[in-house]
Amino acid sequence: MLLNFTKMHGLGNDFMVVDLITQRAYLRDDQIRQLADRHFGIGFDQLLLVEPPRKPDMDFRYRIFNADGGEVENCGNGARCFARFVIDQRLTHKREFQVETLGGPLSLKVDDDGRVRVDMGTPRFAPADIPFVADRDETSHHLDIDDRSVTFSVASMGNPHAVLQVDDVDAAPVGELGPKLQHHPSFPRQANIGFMQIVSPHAIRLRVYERGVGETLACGTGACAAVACGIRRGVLQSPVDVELRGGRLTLEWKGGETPIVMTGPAERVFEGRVALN
Ligand SMILES: N[C@@H](CCC[C@H](N)C(=O)O)C(=O)O
Repeated sequence: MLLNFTKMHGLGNDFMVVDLITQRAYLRDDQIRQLADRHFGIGFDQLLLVEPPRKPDMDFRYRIFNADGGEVENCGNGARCFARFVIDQRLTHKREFQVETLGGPLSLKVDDDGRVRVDMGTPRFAPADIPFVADRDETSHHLDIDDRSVTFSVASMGNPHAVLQVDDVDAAPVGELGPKLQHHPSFPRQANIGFMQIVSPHAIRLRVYERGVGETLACGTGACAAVACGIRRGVLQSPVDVELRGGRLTLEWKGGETPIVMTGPAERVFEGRVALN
C-alpha cells in the first residue's frame, strides 16, 4: 500500500508526519525502523501519527514513535510540527487546540507569525514519576559510571529525562556518557540525557542524547526538563532561552503545579508517498 506523509522538522529534530484521519494504515515497529533509516529509508528521528481523539474534550490524538520503533509518551518539537501540520492539511480550522498523548494532554497554539506555543504540562520530579530508582526526591542524584561519580537531576515531561550541568556543552561527553546513563538500571524505562551549560539565569546551551535515537539537533521535552530542573535548583529564572544545535527555543515556567510553556518554530520540508512492505 502507498502511504502519504509530510517530512517536517523543529530546529533540525526531524519527523515523518502521517495523517491517519484521511487514510488508514498500521505501521509495525520493523517498518518504522526501516523508514527511519537515513540510508535505506526516508530518515527521521521520530514518526508522528495524527489520529482522531478518543476523548470528547480533545481535538486529536498525537502518537510518537522513536526511530527504533518504540512508542513514547511525548515529543516537544514534534508537538509544534503536529500543530502546523493539522492546520496546513485543513484538518482543523482552529489555531488553538488540545491533543491527547501517551504522556497526558497538551495545548497547542499557532501564533500569527507561524511560531507555535505549547503548554507542555507540569514537570514532575518524584523518582517514581520518571521512573528512576532512588529513595528520595532530591534536586540532585549521583551514580557511579566507569569509576566516576556522575551528578544529575531528573524530571518527567511525560517522558523520562536526566539533566547534567557541564561547563562547556561543546566539549561534553554526550556520545560516551549519554548511552551509559540512558541504559543504567536505575532508569527502568531508560531516559533522555541532557547536557546543560548555564550561560546566565535566563540562557542555557543544551545537547540531548535521546532515548531510541541518539543525539539529535534539538529536543523540546529535553529543553523543558533542563529549564525545570535549573529553576527548581535556583540556578535559572523564567523565561529561559535554550540554544540547541539546531536553533533556539523560549521556555517559561512559574514553578510548582503550573505548566511549562515552550515557544518555537515548526517547518515543513517536503511531501511524499512511500510503499509499505
Ligand atoms: N525529540 C523529542 C523527544 C522524543 C522522544 C524521546 N526520544 C523519548 O524517548 O522520550 C522532543 O522534542 O521532545
